[in-house]
Amino acid sequence: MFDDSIILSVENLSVGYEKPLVSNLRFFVREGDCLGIVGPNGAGKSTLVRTLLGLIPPLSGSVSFLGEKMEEVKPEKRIRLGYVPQRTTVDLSFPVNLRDVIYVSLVNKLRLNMLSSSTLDDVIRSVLNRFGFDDPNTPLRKLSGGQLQRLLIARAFVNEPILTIMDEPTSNLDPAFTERFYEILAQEKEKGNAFILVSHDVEGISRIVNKCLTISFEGWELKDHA
Ligand SMILES: Nc1ncnc2c1ncn2[C@@H]1O[C@H](COP(=O)(O)OP(=O)(O)OP(=O)(O)O)[C@@H](O)[C@H]1O
Repeated sequence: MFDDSIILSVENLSVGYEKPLVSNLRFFVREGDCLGIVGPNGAGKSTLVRTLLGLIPPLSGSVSFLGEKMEEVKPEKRIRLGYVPQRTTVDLSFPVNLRDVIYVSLVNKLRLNMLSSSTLDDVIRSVLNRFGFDDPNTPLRKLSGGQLQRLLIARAFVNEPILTIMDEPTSNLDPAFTERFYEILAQEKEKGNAFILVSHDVEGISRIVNKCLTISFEGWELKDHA
């Protein structure tokens, strides 16, 4: 019988390009879980994350989200999966502001009638405030690298995802906002939302993760974290 506390289920998954980087991976992410993924440069962490999200096909095995195979997940359900990429190719000279960036993430929700246009501006302002921005009209080109990282996190959170997968989310954040970031994750975990965090900051994430997956060139190891 399907265990409905399971959000993400990974079965016998092998990921890579021609040859596997990680083989026969099995794990679950349940409500309120925070799974850390650590390992050396080039081991395959980002490749794994992109495969979990369905952006790269698995070499073998499967990934299921809320009981459905990732490739079959419908848009209404897919909205509940957030992603913060490691690097962004956003062209900062492009004439858009913070509001526009958040708005783009809400388009599907509006289209599916899961959000009313009368509350749109409040939703955008509220998520921007939570991530330390006062003015939604600030142009993107005025953001520093760390502020852009905060905006990408805000963009992932605006749809209130049940699972957010983040690839090195704190790499550009200053200590004060890193602290705030972990507080926000703790609040979200309390609500039952789950996270997957790829990070080189093993000590930093150790305060929030309850499971840790180590990927190396020799293989993988999954451990519970007290
Ligand atoms: N599109 C691609 N095609 C072929 N090989 C790739 C591609 N993207 C990454 N690789 C290779 O796959 C390997 C794993 O890369 P990946 O980015 O998953 O590592 P990582 O563990 O996330 O590293 P880092 O800690 O440096 O971010 C590397 O050898 C990389 O060169």
